[in-house]
Amino acid sequence: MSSESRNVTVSENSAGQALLADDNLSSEVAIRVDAVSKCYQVYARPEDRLKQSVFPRLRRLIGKAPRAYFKEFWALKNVSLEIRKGETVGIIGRNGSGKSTLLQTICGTLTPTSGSVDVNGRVAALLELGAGFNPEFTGRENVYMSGVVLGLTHEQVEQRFDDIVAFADIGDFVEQPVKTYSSGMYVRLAFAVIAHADADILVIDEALSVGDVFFGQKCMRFLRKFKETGTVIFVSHDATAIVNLCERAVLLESGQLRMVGDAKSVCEAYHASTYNQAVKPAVSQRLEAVNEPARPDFRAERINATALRNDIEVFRFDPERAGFGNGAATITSAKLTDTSGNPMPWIVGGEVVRLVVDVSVHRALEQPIVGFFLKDRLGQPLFGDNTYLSYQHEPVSIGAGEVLTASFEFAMPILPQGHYSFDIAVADGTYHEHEQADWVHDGLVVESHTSSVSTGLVGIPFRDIKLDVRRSVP
Ligand SMILES: Nc1ncnc2c1ncn2[C@@H]1O[C@H](COP(=O)(O)OP(=O)(O)OP(=O)(O)O)[C@@H](O)[C@H]1O
Repeated sequence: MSSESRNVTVSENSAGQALLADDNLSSEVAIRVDAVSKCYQVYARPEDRLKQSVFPRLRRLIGKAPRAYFKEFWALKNVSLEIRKGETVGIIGRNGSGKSTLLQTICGTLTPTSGSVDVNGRVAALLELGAGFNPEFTGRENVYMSGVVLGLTHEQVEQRFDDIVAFADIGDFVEQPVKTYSSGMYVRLAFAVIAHADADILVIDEALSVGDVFFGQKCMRFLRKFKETGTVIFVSHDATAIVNLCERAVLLESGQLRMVGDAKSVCEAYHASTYNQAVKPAVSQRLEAVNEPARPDFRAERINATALRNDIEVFRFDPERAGFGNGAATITSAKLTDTSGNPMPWIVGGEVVRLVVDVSVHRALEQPIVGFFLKDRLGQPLFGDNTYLSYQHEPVSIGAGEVLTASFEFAMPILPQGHYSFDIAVADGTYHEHEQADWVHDGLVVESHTSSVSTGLVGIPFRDIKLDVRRSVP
């Protein structure tokens, strides 16, 4: 859905009807929510709804005060918020705290009971699954319909149609009615449309990012690019996602705005509010200085004997994945092996592995650098490295038609559950001045199925953890 420069002020008249009025918005402000409240009428039984539509009128006719057959439920209470152009703002809160209600009032699909919402720019929103598309229409017809609803002309949709379908990557399904789509395909097409709508403001509910790992990464790349110039509102239960993507965040609790501030502080407040009492350090941990080479977690044997062993599935390298480069070389293979070079379809977090990358060289490379980084589902780099430092004084040049193999040996961190992907690249030059020959996004994907790590981006092998008790002398 979209709206361009929508200014709606709502207040209640004596009959409880919404009144609309215009308002002005400074050019620097993308969205202003002013004292917005939303009240739902909640009926205990279906017949109460019928009674409410008949009896109050009858009682008024005979001059008696009407009684209500519903209870009021305030999903938003007096929420005020200003989002400046170009900001990325996260909205966080528990289930039922009012996040969707607030988004819907911003997108104009829900009228507030009182207060005003002013929007300066074209909004494209990915909210409820099922909203926006007509299930009986084909993907193609829905692309045209929603493109036009988003403010594009028929000709503009026509020009962008192939790009939209390529982005969604749903193949011939685009000619099928969307009621035959899986939820993943539905979201892919819906996201592809909003990604091509020239919106000024994107409103995204992260719970909807149900696509596969490649699509998730594609959306994250798009979102990060869009963020450079556009305004984004991002809703999530996941504080890591909010801190990673947003500069500011808003914490909602029971329909009320509890806090607005930098994303990190707001997420810390959200964490604190999800515990009954503030979390205080309960154990005293002493970590000794690291002066020995890395060795496995001293608890690994115990953890690995349980269902919490960090089993990581390794998928096949896909050379066809999106990427870029000047074509001087092509990354033809990447695999994870053990230290003897045997390919590993599964690895265990904490163990020493090798990432082996093969590169076919088409034009001579004077000073090749091969590098990689591992990203989480948000596209956030977790770690990575390259061959530059090891070879800067003795570069290994390579001629056209030859094959270069790079190998990185490292202890795989313990990964929280989820999908991760390796970006792999080969360049020619120095650390500061080089040209990318080939860069493959998400070339190698791994999935962590089970994990003992639930907080933090990765777990690292621990050498020692102690509890010290100083008993008080009576
Ligand atoms: N049409 C409705 N009638 C009555 N109550 C409603 C209606 N829509 C939402 N609510 C209630 O309003 C409250 C806020 O709902 P909302 O969907 O905005 O929460 P949320 O923070 O988005 O939750 P979640 O994280 O579960 O999506 C909830 O208690 C919900 O039950």
